[in-house]
Amino acid sequence: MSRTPSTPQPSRAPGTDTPENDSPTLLGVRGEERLDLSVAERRYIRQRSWRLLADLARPVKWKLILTAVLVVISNAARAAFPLIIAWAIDWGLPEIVSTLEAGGSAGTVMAVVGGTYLAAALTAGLLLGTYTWMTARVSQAMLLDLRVWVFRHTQRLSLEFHETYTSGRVISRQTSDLESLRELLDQGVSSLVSGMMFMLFTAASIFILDWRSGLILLVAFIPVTIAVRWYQVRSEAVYRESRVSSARMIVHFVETMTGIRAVQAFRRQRANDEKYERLATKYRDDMVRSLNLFGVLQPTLVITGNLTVVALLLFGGFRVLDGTLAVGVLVALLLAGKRVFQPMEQVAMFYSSFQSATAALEKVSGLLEEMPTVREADRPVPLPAAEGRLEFRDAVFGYGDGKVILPEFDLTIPAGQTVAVVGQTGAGKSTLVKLIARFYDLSSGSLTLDGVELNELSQADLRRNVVMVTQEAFLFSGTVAENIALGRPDASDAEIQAAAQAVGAHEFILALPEGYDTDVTKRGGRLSAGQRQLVSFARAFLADPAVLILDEATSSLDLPSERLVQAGLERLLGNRTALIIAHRLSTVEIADRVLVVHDGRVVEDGSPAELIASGGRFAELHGAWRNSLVSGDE
Ligand SMILES: Nc1ncnc2c1ncn2[C@@H]1O[C@H](COP(=O)(O)OP(=O)(O)OP(=O)(O)O)[C@@H](O)[C@H]1O
Repeated sequence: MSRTPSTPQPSRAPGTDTPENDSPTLLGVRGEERLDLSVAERRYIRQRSWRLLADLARPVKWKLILTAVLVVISNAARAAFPLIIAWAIDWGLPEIVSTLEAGGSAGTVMAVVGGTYLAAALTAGLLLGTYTWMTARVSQAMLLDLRVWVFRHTQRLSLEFHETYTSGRVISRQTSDLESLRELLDQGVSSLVSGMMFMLFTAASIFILDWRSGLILLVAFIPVTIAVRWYQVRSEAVYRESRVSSARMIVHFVETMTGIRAVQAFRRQRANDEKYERLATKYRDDMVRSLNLFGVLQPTLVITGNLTVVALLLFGGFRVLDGTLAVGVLVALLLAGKRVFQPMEQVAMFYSSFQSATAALEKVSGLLEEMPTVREADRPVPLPAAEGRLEFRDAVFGYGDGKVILPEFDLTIPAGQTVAVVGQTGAGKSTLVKLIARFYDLSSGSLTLDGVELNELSQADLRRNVVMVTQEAFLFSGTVAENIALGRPDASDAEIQAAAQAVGAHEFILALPEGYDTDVTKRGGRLSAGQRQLVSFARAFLADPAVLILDEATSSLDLPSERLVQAGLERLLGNRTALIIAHRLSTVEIADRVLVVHDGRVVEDGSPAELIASGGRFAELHGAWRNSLVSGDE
């Protein structure tokens, strides 16, 4: 069953359209690690979680209602057993005795009593089976929707979000949090609801049998309520802490494993071990605290349940001796009294998973409340094939609410120009080109491609017209051909090979164990940094954008591979608009124009020859490069 098309995709994030949305400090993931929430803040988060559940439940609303009806009927039937037994003893037995004494047959009475019991047992059993099956279907459908929703949403959040939220936290949302929700939805909810129903019906049956005994039950409920409330308040706080500590543990784990090269290069293993152990111990302590709480609750419930049965027996027993209470009623009261608190333990046990699922739901709903800062225009201006003229006007940019990185500037890059961007580290070169790829939006001012504001283009047109190749040259799992065709999945084999040939990647790809079909994750398919770079050039060549951005794409390569890459690079540039951030002289030399960036401003702008002649920063850099060439570094 594929439910993906019906995945809830509300036009809003949960919680963004409500009048109670008065907690901007908690919007999205901001309040995630806070343990000191005010009452209003707690309410805000709880409402957001409920709205998410409601969004998920909407597509399966009728199945949920049917399940609830089955739960009610099945538990009513279960709770009726003691009543039937009382009726069998107090009416059925005397009836059988008198019928037999009158010389008749007791078959009819036995059939009525036995039949009623059997009907109740069958109803309870069959409905229990049916609602368990339905619950599994409903919960799995809701989880599938949520899983897909979280993935789609997280993938669409802007870079700005991912840079601060870290992949470890995203992973813990998608794994441990969804796992807690699965546990709750699979078994927790049906056990909770069915346990509550059973208690309610059983308590009602006690009142029907004998209201005085019902009063004893009411008294017993006082300590039970106090104990449950005590547990509820404390475990809520502990669970909140345990979610935070488990997320920290996962974040550290993911960070260590994703940065394993740096970890080994800097011999960080011991320090990382210690930190991980500290975080894991904190998580263990939180879990132990929560189990201890349950260790207090459970005996309280068991003791109260047993004392209630004793009280019912004493109170009822004397009345049976007096003849004011029927034996069958006493037996039924004892049976019901013993059973009434049984679900309480189950309810309390599932309350733990309910707590952890609530905490998980709070975090997941926070993640879903986050909105991309870089958004697609409502009515995009079509630009299927751009020429590649770029223009910044009065442009200002700073990351998030932080300081201004690029103060007001104007810059025009005509279509087809190859521009090298140089400058000291931290000068703002990457920032400048990331704005052109629209990873971020300007704080103010305008940036246009062929006269159209970048934020008015559709994502599809933008990605077709502007392609950025970064230093890391990321390869996705799959074949070399699939990796080249990333920007144009419909490309034919011939087009893929032509692109590889154009950038000089064809020969080494053919030498791979399975040529273009080699899996890049397999041993034989592991590519060197230069080869990966060439694959990403082929990818960009095939995508054939009007504007190409190369962010330090050649800086980390050694000489032989750089020569290879350099040749591919020249063919890739062709006559499209290109911005190249380069630390290498060889790359700068192929540029028509050089921009020297310093403290977020373009301080020099001209052809390489002009800038060398003018004797400014570029001339200085150029001199240093020349010297390094002489000393054999390049
Ligand atoms: N994601 C970010 N969030 C906040 N500040 C950032 C972010 N990325 C860069 N910066 C800041 O912006 C400034 C410019 O950084 P940028 O990466 O553009 O420099 P660069 O010239 O490309 O440097 P390098 O040559 O070292 O890559 C730096 O002060 C940096 O600290």
